[in-house]
Amino acid sequence: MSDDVLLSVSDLTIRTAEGRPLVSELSFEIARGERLGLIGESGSGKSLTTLATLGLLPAGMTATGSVDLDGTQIVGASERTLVGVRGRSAAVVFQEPLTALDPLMRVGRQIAEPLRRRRQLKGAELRSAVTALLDQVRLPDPERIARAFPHEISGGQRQRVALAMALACDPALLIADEPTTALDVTVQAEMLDLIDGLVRDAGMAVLFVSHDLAVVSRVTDRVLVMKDGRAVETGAVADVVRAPREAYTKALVDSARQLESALDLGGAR
Ligand SMILES: Nc1ncnc2c1ncn2[C@@H]1O[C@H](COP(=O)(O)OP(=O)(O)OP(=O)(O)O)[C@@H](O)[C@H]1O
Repeated sequence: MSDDVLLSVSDLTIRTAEGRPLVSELSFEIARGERLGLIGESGSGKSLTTLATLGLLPAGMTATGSVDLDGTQIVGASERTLVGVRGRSAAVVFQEPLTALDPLMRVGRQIAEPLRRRRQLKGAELRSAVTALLDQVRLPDPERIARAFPHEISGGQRQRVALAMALACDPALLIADEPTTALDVTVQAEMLDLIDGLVRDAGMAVLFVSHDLAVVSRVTDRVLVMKDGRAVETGAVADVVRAPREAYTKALVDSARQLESALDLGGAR
């Protein structure tokens, strides 16, 4: 694997406990700093693919093939190895921020946790790192947000907090699984701009999962289209939007919301 490849997935197959394949012989790569969108309809295997990348498959499911993340083989890795990789090599933001947040813990303490554990920060230094992260995800009044419990802030703010937690250890790869789907349209657009700006500034690679091509085209350079657990087509966002090769991709393009803006953005690249 060449040095600039950050994630190399090769022949990844994910099966249920009964042996039924849900993802089949999937292969793709993400270079350092590259932004790849994973699109496909509900049930096409996008989420399982991202979970396998971090060794987080649901109990009973098995993965075969190879997932090389930043030089570490994830398939078959021990929990100890996985803990060392998560957060540092790759961190994830899920659709529903409440899955990442502890309802009984103040937001500031939750963000502080990875900073304390991974970056050995404490005291005033830790507090100012937490505030800086909340500021980075453009949360107004970071000190107030840090003292709040998750239910005391809005859904959009919770998603920004989850993003701040993912960014805390400066991961090489940010995995975002439908991070804006649960948000209303305006908040969704702000969140996409935020992710776009932050990963560009940090030169961070992104694996961005969505069923919506218009959303993916705002944050990524290249897309991989999945259907029934298999890769159907891959290419530059602009090419796939303008000239989809497969009928399935064409249907996705046709149904993409805000297709005009997707084309405009694609043309700018
Ligand atoms: N824990 C599980 N047990 C059994 N089957 C599962 C489990 N999780 C997912 N699946 C099945 O695996 C397939 C792929 O699911 P996956 O969640 O990866 O799809 P997806 O493309 O991310 O869809 P969505 O956009 O709805 O999240 C689906 O058929 C789904 O029903």
